[in-house]
Amino acid sequence: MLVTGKEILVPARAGHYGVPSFNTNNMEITQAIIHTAEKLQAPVMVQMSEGAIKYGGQDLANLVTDMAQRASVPVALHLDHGSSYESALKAIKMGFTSVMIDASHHPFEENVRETRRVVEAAHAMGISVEAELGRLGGIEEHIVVDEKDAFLTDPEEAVRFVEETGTDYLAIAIGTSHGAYKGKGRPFIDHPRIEKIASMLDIPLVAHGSSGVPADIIARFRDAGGEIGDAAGIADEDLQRAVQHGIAKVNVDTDLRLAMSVGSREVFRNTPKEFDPRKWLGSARDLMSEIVAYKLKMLGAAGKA
Ligand SMILES: O=C(COP(=O)(O)O)N(O)CCCCO
Ligand code: NA
Ligand SMILES: [Zn+2]
Repeated sequence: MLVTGKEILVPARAGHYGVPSFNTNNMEITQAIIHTAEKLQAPVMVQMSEGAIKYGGQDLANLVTDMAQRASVPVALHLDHGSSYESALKAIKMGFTSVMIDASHHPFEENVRETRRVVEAAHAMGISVEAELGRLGGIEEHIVVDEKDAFLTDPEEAVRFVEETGTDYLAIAIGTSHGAYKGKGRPFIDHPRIEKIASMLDIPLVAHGSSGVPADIIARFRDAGGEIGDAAGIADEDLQRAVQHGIAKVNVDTDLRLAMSVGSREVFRNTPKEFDPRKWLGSARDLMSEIVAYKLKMLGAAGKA
């Protein structure tokens, strides 16, 4: 069933499990997400960035909301990294049930103003809101403490931000970063900071940049002709600890991008004569489904629908 983000994330925080929010750009990614969540009887979030909206538009939004409505588990359609009030409202008109307003690059007061505007409009229409405070960015070990503070979410500020905006859930900067290169080796995750913020806020917390960038997928990507540098992602243990302490939504895009690329590239490499798109799109869908299943189990969402 199609539900709001709040209906999925409030139980997740209370139940100390994480719900992955996967980005989609087409039918096969959306099927891998929703069909696998149904198989594992897990709640799940499907998210579209503004780039995905440009790429797939109302066609893609309708595909997601129709599949969500027919699903046997709770599914929300979430706007990822909405950049303005207008973008958030447009997404709501397109059928989204959860919207992020990402004004975290603005000074605090402007972030509050922009976020509060979206919260008032979205709540008037029964839609949930995600906001962000702090600067996402890989924290290299060598970074000195005060620089880390400049990046990471300040607990006291977070309390004030939530009080002044009314956001339903909050994306916090805790050491993760977007993409396949999250830092040399195991990225630094500031668990004490997560735990402090969670002790002061009872709304669901969101971790962006949470792809694991698994070594076996990276190896297969290279073996099938892909080129990628020294890629690293967030360790499962770090995510499992974070969801025990207040993180409820876990954003994953890179892992599905890599899986879709590996699934397709292996078909091109193994069967160069093949030109039935269902062969490589189907192979991609299968590998993405494996990744989705792994995440749902690893984060504890399996069986929670
Ligand atoms: O936080 C994330 C996902 O982060 P990751 O790149 O670790 O999958 N997102 O918001 C997805 C869009 C960012 C570009 O991929
Ligand atoms: Na988001
Ligand atoms: Zn993000």
